[in-house]
Amino acid sequence: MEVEKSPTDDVIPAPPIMLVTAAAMQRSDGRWLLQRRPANKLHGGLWEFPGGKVEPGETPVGALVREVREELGIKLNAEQLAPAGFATGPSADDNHTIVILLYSTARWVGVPVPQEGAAPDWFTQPEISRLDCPPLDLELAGQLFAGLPEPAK
Ligand SMILES: Nc1nc2c([nH]c(=O)n2[C@@H]2O[C@H](COP(=O)(O)OP(=O)(O)OP(=O)(O)O)[C@@H](O)[C@H]2O)c(=O)[nH]1
Repeated sequence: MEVEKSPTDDVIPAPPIMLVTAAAMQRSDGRWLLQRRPANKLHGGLWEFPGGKVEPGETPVGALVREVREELGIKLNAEQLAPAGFATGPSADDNHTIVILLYSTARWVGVPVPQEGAAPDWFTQPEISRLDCPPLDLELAGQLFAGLPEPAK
């Protein structure tokens, strides 16, 4: 018997996947750390969760610990990172399909000292909703806050 083919059965060619990890770090006063991308980079001037690409041979958590140390001089604890969301979409340059994994944590060692030109700052949840963010970080923030209680007024 011939099974009727639906249009969604065809494999849609997509650019190769780039796996990226990001950290939602919440300080004891409830504020979250975001960093502003340098003006000369893709998404220059936009606010993103710290993190970066997973390199060959790394786990997502291993890459996140490395990236946050390289970008901000902060030591995350791999055991204290909880999955908090993911987002996917075409990269800004259209060369990749980005898959970005968000982990949340409230435990780390150090204070953020920018090492690579990005500018970190701490924000409340309502402040984050008014920031200009890259599209996938916007989606991640939505997922992160959807699972959390409303902030106190
Ligand atoms: N966080 C985030 N990254 C995105 C989005 N869209 C998109 O193409 N990217 C790309 O995903 C990659 C994230 O990796 P990264 O943070 O290590 O990249 P980077 O440009 O800071 O450093 P690099 O110099 O190593 O390329 C960047 O190439 C970034 O441009 C998005 O919506 N959010």
